Amino acid sequence: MSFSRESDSKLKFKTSSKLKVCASFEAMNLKDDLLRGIYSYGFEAPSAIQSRAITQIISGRDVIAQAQSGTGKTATFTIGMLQVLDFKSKELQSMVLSPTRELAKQISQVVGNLGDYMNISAHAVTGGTKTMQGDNKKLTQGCHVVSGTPGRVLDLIKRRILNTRHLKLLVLDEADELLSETLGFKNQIYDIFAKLPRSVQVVVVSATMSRDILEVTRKFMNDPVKILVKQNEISLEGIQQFHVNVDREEWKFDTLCDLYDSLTITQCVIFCNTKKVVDWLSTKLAQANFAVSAMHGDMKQEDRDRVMNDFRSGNSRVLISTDVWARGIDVQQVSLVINYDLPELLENYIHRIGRSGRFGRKGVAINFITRDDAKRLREIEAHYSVKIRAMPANLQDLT
Ligand SMILES: Nc1ncnc2c1ncn2[C@@H]1O[C@H](COP(=O)(O)OP(=O)(O)OP(=O)(O)O)[C@@H](O)[C@H]1O
Repeated sequence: MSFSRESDSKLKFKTSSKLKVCASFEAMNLKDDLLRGIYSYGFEAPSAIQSRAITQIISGRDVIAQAQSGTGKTATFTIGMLQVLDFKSKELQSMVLSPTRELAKQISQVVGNLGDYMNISAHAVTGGTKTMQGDNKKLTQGCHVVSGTPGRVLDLIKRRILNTRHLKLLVLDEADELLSETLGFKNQIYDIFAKLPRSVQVVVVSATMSRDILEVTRKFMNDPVKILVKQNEISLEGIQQFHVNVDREEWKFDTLCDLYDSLTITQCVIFCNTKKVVDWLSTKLAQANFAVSAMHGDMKQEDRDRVMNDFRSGNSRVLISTDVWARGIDVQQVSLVINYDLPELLENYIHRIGRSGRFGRKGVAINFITRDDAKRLREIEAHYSVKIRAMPANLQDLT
């Protein structure tokens, strides 16, 4: 991985110069019980973003941390956060916001795992449950870290169930999505900010960070340390990207059926642009006797949870979803991503394909291209400086 350099004068926002790089977790001067948690979780050495950003977070500065998908950004802010928590207090000290319930739960799990030897109390607050009794109980018992989706967090703050008075650290994961004009979280984020102590340290994290978003961060960040990646370096070399010309929409289904044997070698995620297509495609595949599962935002939360559990445990191997699955979800066995539909947002292309190739593993991404998609494919290639070649016949050897 390489980072944008200070010498790149064309960039308005540049990676901060002279950042300390820690080659090992020991070199970060972490608490013993935190180090123990890191090693027993299976980590040996820090990734590039971890070796640069963790000590910056610990120093108390605001931080903008961009790094390619699957390179360990969650552990970056989690380790930084765990190091600075005051475990003598039971007050809420850190909050992580992220765009989906599944991601918020996953982050809470990672915090719990890395903090396993620290007596950490972390709780996920997400929508989808009618009563807030569970949240109420957990939060009043004392909770150091909350990981949640913006709507539920704001609701709990307004109801005075979530007390932010002692909050020291706020993390915005998938920050560009949380702050985007179009997706509807931005106002909630601003409303949450208004209820936090003015001194709160802010860390923003994502694999994609547009100039507009960096501009927005100026409103609530104080002289942040910046670790950025140039646009043409965001794509991971370990993920091979291909296209299949399907010509017409109607021919996508047969193409997918032909590929089915390759999909089940490890695990695969198929992205569609609408919930309707997800439902239609999963029904049609099931009718043709292909085992698949499906998940989207209109499903009941208990069904979403069940599908996630099945997929995480490897019980289901092929998952069809919308962009609700595009960001952050970490299932290491996923080695193949199919864009049944090309994503509408350019950023989501890189997030979607990044569900494979986690932490240096190999991945393959296949894009179904109708005649109308050809231009869009070229846009993606140009934006990320990648060549998306025609799919080779030996696909099975690649995954
Ligand atoms: N230092 C490390 N050593 C080994 N594995 C690691 C290390 N850091 C993180 N991982 C693993 O790498 C995987 C990807 O990490 P993570 O989900 O934090 O990536 P990310 O950068 O947040 O990705 P995304 O952009 O998709 O959100 C996880 O399974 C995590 O446990």
